[in-house]
Amino acid sequence: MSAASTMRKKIQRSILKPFKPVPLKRLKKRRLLLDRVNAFLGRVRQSHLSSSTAATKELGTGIAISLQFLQKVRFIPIEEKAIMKGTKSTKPLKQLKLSVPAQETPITNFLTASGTFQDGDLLLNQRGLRLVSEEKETRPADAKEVNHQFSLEDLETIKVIGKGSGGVVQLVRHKWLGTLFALKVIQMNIQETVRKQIVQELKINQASQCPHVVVCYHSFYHNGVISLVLEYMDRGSLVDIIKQVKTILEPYLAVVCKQVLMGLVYLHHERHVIHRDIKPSNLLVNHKGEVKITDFGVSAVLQSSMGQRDTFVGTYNYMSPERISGSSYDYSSDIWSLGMVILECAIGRFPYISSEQEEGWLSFYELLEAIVDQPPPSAPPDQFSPEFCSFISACIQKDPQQRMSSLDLLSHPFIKKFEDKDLDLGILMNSLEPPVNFSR
Ligand SMILES: Nc1ncnc2c1ncn2[C@@H]1O[C@H](COP(=O)(O)OP(=O)(O)OP(=O)(O)O)[C@@H](O)[C@H]1O
Repeated sequence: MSAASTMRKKIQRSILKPFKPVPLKRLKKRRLLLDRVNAFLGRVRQSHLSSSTAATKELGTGIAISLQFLQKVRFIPIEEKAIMKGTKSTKPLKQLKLSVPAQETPITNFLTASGTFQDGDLLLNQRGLRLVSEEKETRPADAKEVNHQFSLEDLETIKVIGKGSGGVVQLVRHKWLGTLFALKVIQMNIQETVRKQIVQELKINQASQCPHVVVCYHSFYHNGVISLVLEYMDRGSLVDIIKQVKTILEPYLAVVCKQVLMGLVYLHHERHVIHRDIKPSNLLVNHKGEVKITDFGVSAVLQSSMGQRDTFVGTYNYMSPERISGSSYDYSSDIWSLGMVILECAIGRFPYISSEQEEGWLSFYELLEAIVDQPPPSAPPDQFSPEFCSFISACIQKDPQQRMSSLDLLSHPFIKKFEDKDLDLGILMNSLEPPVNFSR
């Protein structure tokens, strides 16, 4: 069997199977969407694709897909059954992920003679992290090393608490101080784009001074592994909360929202960063009822260059229409994602469902199609207050310019409504099972 026909079969099995025969009009629409998605993903793949050889092949269903694009981009339909059209499932829609194949850059390219990982002004080794440019301004010229008293050897692992596309997250304890941390361990033999994202994450974390952004206390590089010592958020993420409570009531949602907005105001207005991956698993909570934004693995400093802003690796569920369709985007893209997260927490399910079959989840393409072409989801006015409905529609607008900024949303009537009610999110958090049980 030729490579092309194997690939064709593979594609049909993994991607096209979920579709029932669809009317021609819809197919045409879907083709248009695919073209736009291809254009967008093509930019992601820009540095890896050789455009001259990209072949387009007509597949059985009449959908034209760039074969070369599909060979290089791997779709991961987790629990495909649950997302197949017409399949009824009570399970939430799993993250629809797309991974870009590794374009590995030897780690030695970034190592100095002494084994220090260097990327621009960032230096990282067993002793910790240094930003050279900042040192020039703040440190005397003869000061060579930072005296880090914190060492990875002082940490003992309690258990693994999470796994993401970048690596594993462990709960660790400082042997002498007894302090708990979340240790995120990232292998560095990874593709260039991801490496850049990690460096970005380190720089932002290092400089973060916002109570609504997870603190990165220390970072180390040793033998191809980057370790981030993060503030431990002992109630996990919003995913863990939703699993237990199914829905979050409006007053508590307002408290959650306000804190996330404060984090976004910091990122957007002070750090000039688009987070680009606001989703429930990146909003962490602790027993004090604090909500903090984490994971800047895919965020980037807003720069004029389009190429810089289009290196995305992650889930598409919360991604704004302009990003999916490959248009330029800005901070308001995070506002769309926030609106989607908050609406999901309120209604207890991912806001997009198949229009043809109320309870059926959408396939990957149907979801993209729905986000780009359908009217945006909204909060049902018979179940929610006018303030909440208005807040959601101030976030989930197809036209980015119609979305309110993080700063303006902080004064939205929905946030203001509960401000003087003195609601303690900590009480709600402590009434729930913590995601990780450990003996102290
Ligand atoms: N600082 C932390 N405190 C407590 N738990 C954390 C912390 N950071 C991460 N976690 C847990 O570990 C999980 C994995 O985190 P990670 O950032 O590696 O991936 P993710 O955001 O879930 O997925 P992806 O990498 O695809 O974006 C999180 O969902 C969360 O439950």
